Amino acid sequence: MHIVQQCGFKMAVLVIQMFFSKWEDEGEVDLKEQLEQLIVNTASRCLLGQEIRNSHLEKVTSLFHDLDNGMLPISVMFPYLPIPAHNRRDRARKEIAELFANVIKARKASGKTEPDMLQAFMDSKYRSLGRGTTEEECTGLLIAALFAGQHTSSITSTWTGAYLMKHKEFMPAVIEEQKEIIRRHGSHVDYDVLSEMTSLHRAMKEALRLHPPLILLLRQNHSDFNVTTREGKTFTIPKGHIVGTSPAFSNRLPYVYKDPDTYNPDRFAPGNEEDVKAGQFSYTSFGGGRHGCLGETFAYMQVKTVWSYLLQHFELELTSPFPEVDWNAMVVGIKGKVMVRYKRRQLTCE
Ligand code: HEM
Repeated sequence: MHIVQQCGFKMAVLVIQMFFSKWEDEGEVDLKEQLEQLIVNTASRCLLGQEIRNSHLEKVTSLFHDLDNGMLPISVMFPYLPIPAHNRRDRARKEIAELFANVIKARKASGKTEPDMLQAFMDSKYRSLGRGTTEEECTGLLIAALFAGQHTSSITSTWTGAYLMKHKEFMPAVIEEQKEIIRRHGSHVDYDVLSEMTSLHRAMKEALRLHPPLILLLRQNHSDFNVTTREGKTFTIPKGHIVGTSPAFSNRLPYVYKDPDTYNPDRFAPGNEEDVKAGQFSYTSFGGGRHGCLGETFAYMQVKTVWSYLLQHFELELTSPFPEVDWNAMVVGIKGKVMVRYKRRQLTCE
């Protein structure tokens, strides 16, 4: 998976550079809309493989749009309700499956391998069944990965920036860090360079603590088990029951996080580490356990690359009011536009 991350990383940097090269020297943009577009570009280019990105990207992007719009709150209860949005979704799913199946067949026939996520799925095997994945399963996995990382990452990039622009007291540390990165590595960015951006990492982690895009995580209980509360009360959860937890709630528990509604990236700084001190599952924006987020590292890499680039190349100012949460969306996002005035600059290490 490391090679996939490195390859995806190089591609992500390229896409980000190209995307922002289209911005003028100064202007005003809806940052939310811009970052949505950018994340679709990076995610689809990094994850789907070169055949799709060279020849079918536009088609796939439009089909994904139909899949996306077919996932409504009502779809959770009635996934097969015959409504136009579901019909379009099902047609798109069939077309994508055909397209991916052809790509997979052609790649297998060519005997070539590529360092991308598609290849990782094609090469993977079920330990329990002793067989490889089918074309249909690879398609499902690719769609799942793209969906899992699309809105979650674009919403998180917008919150990360909005909080940094609002809470200017945390900006100097992040900017100084970028200057230090330039001093040490010039314009070169890779996975290890990103790992040195610890202030930016904390800024993103804190935005994500306050605004986890997935607010209800469900598990079906396979055997009876007991849960004891902090107050010492024990509940038995019977086998077969569905249990839910909400990161939006647990990320703001006052006995885990001091002043939980306050934006303070330093709560994760060495010596503080409120989440670590409070113990396992104190920070649940990426879920946890066996089915915790598979894309956490990729998400940090992607969002930090975007913000490292923005901070090094632009002065930014929030011109619309601080964004509000859109609780109506399946993946909880941001209401309305997030207008930002920008001016090109080149940060230097002096
Ligand atoms: C900031 C960005 C992201 C957030 C906040 C996030 C959050 C989550 C959460 C909370 C879960 C657990 C869901 C549950 O327990 O039911 C999850 C699962 C998952 N995520 Fe992410 N995710 C993000 C980005 C990504 C990316 C970029 C990818 C792929 C490249 C990805 C792939 C997955 C997959 C495949 C699962 C399912 C894991 C399983 O069921 O075993 N995620 N994510």
